[in-house]
Amino acid sequence: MEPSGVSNEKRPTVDLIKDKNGTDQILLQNPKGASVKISLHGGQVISWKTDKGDELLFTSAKANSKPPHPVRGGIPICFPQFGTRGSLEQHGFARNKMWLVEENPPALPSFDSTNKAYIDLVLKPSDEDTTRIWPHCFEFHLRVSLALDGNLTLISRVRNINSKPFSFSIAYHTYFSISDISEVRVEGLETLDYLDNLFEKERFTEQGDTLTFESEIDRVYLNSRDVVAVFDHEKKRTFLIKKEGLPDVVVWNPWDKKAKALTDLGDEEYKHMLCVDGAAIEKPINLKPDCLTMLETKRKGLDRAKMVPSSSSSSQRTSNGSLEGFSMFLLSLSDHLRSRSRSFTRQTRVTRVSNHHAPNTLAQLERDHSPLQNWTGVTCNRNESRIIALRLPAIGLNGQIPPNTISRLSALRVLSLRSNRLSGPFPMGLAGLKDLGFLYLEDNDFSGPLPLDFSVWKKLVSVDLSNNRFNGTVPVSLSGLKRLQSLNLANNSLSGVVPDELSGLSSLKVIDLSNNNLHGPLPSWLLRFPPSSYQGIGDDVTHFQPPPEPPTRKKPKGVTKTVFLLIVISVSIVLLAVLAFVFALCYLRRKLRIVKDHKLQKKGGMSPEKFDSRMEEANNRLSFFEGCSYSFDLEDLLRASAEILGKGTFGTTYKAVLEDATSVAVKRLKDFAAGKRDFEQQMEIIGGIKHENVVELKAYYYSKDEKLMVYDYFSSGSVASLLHGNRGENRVPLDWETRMRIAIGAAKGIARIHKENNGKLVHGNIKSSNIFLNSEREGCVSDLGLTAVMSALAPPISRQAGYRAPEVTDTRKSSQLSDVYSFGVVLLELLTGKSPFTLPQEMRLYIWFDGYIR
Ligand SMILES: O=P(O)(O)OC[C@H]1O[C@@H](O)[C@H](O)[C@@H](O)[C@@H]1O
Repeated sequence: MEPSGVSNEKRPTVDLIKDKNGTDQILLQNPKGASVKISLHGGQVISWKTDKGDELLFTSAKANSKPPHPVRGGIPICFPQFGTRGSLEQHGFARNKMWLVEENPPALPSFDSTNKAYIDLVLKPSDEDTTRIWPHCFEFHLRVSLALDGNLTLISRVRNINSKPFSFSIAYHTYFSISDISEVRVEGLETLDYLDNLFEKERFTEQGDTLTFESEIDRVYLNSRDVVAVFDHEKKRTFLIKKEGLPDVVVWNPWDKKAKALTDLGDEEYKHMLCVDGAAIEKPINLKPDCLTMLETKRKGLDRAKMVPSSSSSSQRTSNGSLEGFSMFLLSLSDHLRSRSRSFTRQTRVTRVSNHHAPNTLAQLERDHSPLQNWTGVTCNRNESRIIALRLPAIGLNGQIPPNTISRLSALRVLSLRSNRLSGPFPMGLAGLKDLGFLYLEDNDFSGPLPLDFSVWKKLVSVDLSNNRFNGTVPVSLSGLKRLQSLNLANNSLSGVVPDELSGLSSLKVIDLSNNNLHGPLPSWLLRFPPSSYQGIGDDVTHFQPPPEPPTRKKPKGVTKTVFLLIVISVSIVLLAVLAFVFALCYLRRKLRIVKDHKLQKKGGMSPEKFDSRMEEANNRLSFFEGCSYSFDLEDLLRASAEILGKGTFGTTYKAVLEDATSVAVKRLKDFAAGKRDFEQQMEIIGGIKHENVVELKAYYYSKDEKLMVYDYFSSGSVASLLHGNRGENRVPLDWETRMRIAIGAAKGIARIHKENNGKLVHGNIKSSNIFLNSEREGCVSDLGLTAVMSALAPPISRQAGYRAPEVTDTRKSSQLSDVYSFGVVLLELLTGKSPFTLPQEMRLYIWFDGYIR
């Protein structure tokens, strides 16, 4: 029987065509009119269109398609090397070579050719150049096939025709065409480890329950499951990637700066592309003589039915943000599924029979991902009888979770209700969700004690309950969660001690208990985690474990502590000398520029009248500084989903993600002392500093109850997190060059700050968590100038104690000299990799003396 919509006459077609450069291309068309174009140059798929003519792959308008340039777009095949992980050119040579159409490919018995348009290509090392750089005899057979339903499959078979084994890496570097990178999310990579090419291929663990994009990304996710999905909210399209034999997943988007540097990519084109696809990179594939390995990826582009409000669209939020609509939805959905499941019993039986004959066919993939699977926020099991994941982050839900709603979703494995305004006690209905593996309730307003008995959730892998108001003790029963890898209870009001029993959490890789009312002693098992995980706990700071040593700083055997100390002190003298030199240089440059600055001030500075009128106008509005490209207002900011980045001396800093996906850092000041006028004048001073090593203040807000400061958000985190953050067992410490760049950049930034306000501005809060990396990976200083408008400095909590000059601790008044002291501590921190609390007192005093001698 012909599938519906296909007339008897229509058959899949395969045609040889030529592009404008005369390069041979193959055009595949299925009977419904969907098409795929493959260039023999690179064996690269360069177009994949739906039967409605929509292009699913991105190709740059500036792509250079003349051999031997790889085409920027489509599906380049990176073989036999990925990136620069080897001696070959970036991404290997396969994408630059001419492939041949293969008349008699090796048999592929599992391939069902019914109604498929397909072509076989082959790459053999035909030229001397290739064999010289990669001396292995191989054949790369590629079958590209387009199915009736528009599925695109690439089957790669690499044969070793040599007498010696060889190994290779491979990646399909698929450029998916997307509406806007900020509208897209990727699922299927949660909790995985990844190698970050932006951080020298260091290994990190994905903490989010979904991957969204707000800056450059260049990662290799390791050992992912076989299906990864790219959701495009704007186009209402989902790409499903199903892979076999390819454990890793490449994710790449160059973002604006890198895009500008690429000659074959338009400046703005990065917004409309996302590279995601299967790969084998971390563990290259070993191929024995005369063996053939088969690697397969299938891609499907689905248009989605929208049934649940999208997390990124305010217009589709649940009414009034209440839980009414939400619970109605859940109830009707679970009823709907129950009735479906009855009819599915029959259907599943039929399915099983056909599966038996054709395992792993595209039909199976389709069943796995039918439209029900693609309701935003909802993922179902294979036969669509149960909901296994519910993700409704940041959609403005408030109030308590009504009973008998989520608890009915008894097959739930992932529950993410993070960044809403849910309140009330911990939802006890969750106790019935025995399969729960991932629980994300962070950034809500839950209160009361945590459940006593966590042992009901034996399958928990990741729990994030941070930024709520939970109180009571840390439940001992958590210790029974043998699969638990990540536990975040930070920023609650938990009290008591950290139970020693949690040492039994053998799989735990990440923990954060910071900013609670917990007290010491710190159990020894906790010390294997970075100090930030238990910041604010511990009444005995000597328990803090020093972070790993920098790479080249292995203490030679036999070197005594004193000698070691002397070495460190001498190096710090050198660094301080560098600092002094930089200060001197900046001072000289300042002298030279002073006239220019005066002119600028005249031109850009505000008259008192203008200043007043602007202040008047700015009542209850955000005041943006000149040149700021942000276009949100206070309401947008208050509506944004917020995540606490840290609680500091002067208040709490949040990451706010606005509805247009812009991320900003917002500082909410506490213990504010100055009046409105003083505050605004101070903001004008701070906001007037435009320097590559000073984090620019973009906007501020003043009202009786709320004082906010808005900055750019730095996704790579602070220098403190780079130095001490937990990055897995194989973490490589920050390299020396970056440490130097951080030090020099921060020094320049501080020197610039000290120039401001007639040379009187004090930073007042220099510490590694207030230094970030700018685009040149230089130190960039933040959180400045607040001492003038805040109440007298509070007694130091352990975090600030190490950075404050002795006289500041006593007088509670900071100065430019005390900034120099704090910066000296940062230098020592960069130099030793130790947090200031663990630095010997003698070292810190040395900086103090140095500060005064100068
Ligand atoms: O410009 P190319 O060679 O096509 O590579 C694009 C990108 O591909 C990514 O996979 C690499 O990790 C990046 O480093 C690289 O910039």
